Amino acid sequence: MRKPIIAGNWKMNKLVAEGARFVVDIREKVPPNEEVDTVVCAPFVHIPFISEAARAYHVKIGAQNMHYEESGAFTGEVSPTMLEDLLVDYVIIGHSERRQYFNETDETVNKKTKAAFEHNLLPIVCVGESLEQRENNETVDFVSGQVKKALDGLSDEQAKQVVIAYEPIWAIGTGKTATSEEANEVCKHIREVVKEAYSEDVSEAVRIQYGGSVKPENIEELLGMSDIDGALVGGASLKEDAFLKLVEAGQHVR
Ligand SMILES: O=C(CO)COP(=O)(O)O
Repeated sequence: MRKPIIAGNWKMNKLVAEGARFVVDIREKVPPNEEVDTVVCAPFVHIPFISEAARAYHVKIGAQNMHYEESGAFTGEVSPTMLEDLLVDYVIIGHSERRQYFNETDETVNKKTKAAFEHNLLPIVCVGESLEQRENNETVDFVSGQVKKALDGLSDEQAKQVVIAYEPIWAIGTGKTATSEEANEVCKHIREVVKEAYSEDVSEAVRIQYGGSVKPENIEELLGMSDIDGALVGGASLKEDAFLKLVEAGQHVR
């Protein structure tokens, strides 16, 4: 059985004191890691504070991006070594907003995914089609290509630990959710792609999240689907009570 993983992506929100307060407020209510992985993906400036606040609790810490090099002349960037140093557990890679606004490509996504494993970070690799691609029936081909390129060159052991977040771009922040059937269909294809590239064993281990207007009202239905193992959540992860409801749904899903 794959362990559910609920990850909040705060994006560019909250001041440092607000972020720390959020973690302090939720940390005693977060269920044990044996039942569900609960991850808070915060802007870099929050990380030292929330990492400290989460220590010895079941809240895992995630970053929203990183560079693939360990150090060097890359003004404004943060390295995997720096995240490892702050005991970060997860890192979101290839979010559609980074692909769209910050020149993230399949190639850099692949480099970052590999770099994550070299630094004890688990990658949450984001894939997803635009509305135009969906309307042109290109979803499966496009998303399959993104997955293949992102995972290229990983060992079986690494591939098993990757978290893939399927986030249709048209459902992000729009209030439009893919129906659970639509979401599951693509997640199933993603698992097939992993099976072809690796093995059944790997594909059965890899966790696939859905993301795009996930909220307490729709999480149970989404998590009830055969190939959806969790959620990557933007807006609804910013409020303590909503986030805890999502985590609770993850705890009780199977
Ligand atoms: O992009 C997302 C999470 O990474 C989804 O954002 P929303 O949950 O706000 O639609």
